[in-house]
Amino acid sequence: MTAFVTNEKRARLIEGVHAAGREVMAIYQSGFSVETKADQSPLTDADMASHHALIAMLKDLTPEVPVLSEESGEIPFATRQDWQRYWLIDPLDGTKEFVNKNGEFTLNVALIEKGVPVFGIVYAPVLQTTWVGQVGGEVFKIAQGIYVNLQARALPDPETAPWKVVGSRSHGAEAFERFCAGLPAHERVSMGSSIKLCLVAEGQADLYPRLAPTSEWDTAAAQAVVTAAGGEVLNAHTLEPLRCNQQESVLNPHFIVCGQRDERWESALEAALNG
Ligand SMILES: Nc1ncnc2c1ncn2[C@@H]1O[C@H](COP(=O)(O)O)[C@@H](OP(=O)(O)O)[C@H]1O
Ligand SMILES: [Mg+2]
Repeated sequence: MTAFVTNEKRARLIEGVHAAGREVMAIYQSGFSVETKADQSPLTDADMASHHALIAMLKDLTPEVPVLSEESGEIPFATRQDWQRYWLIDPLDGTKEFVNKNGEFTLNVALIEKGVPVFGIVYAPVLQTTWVGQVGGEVFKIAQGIYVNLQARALPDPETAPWKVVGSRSHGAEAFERFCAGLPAHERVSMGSSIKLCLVAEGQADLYPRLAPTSEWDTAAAQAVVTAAGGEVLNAHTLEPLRCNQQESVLNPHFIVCGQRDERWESALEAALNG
């Protein structure tokens, strides 16, 4: 467990993320314009307001720790590769869902140590839910002010309890269908943003195959939550845990989130990757 995030620091981090969330909600409720970024993804004033609020909070709390944000602009790998510890943030994950006003967006803050997401906060302000996890330590959600400890669930017998498979609302539908075609009895749930990974951490979902592009800031905070809850976030090709800051590109490989490895879904994954 990282000794760096003390209980006092954790409380200040949660408060800081909630404060950034209040700025996001003010914009969500009052109206906003939408720009299109170079990669064709949307950007709103809320992304930038959250970015500035989170950076200021982290710089105040831990001035010595570098921060990489989706909205920072690129920081070359030559600079990042020596970082033993850094904050990795996605100020507004699920911007499409924000624009569509369905509430399925989050603010993500992760602490990375030697490439491993060791601590994460994922906050969904519309759902009034915060997921917090420290690998090897506590993992809980705060939903409407109530704290609940989290545990990923073991895969049930699909004949008696169909597996729950969660997929993106906006990306990668074809590969998701190929994967599901190889599974035993299951139910599908569509969801935006990092909430998908958090559902696996809660034991509300069994699998989240992501066979479409994402970046490290999309997944790191929720990966810490999933791992702390006993689940795994695995490279879909190697079935090794995802790592951050290993190369120039911040794109993730395709991955699968699960409570545990199991050959019954590994064969479906292989077929989906090769199909
Ligand atoms: N072509 C692409 N390249 C990299 N990341 C992509 C992408 N298309 C979508 N994403 C990532 O997928 C995230 C949304 O996933 P989902 O649709 O499952 O909610 C986006 O987060 P942002 O909203 O923070 O940009 C974005 O980072
Ligand atoms: Mg994102």
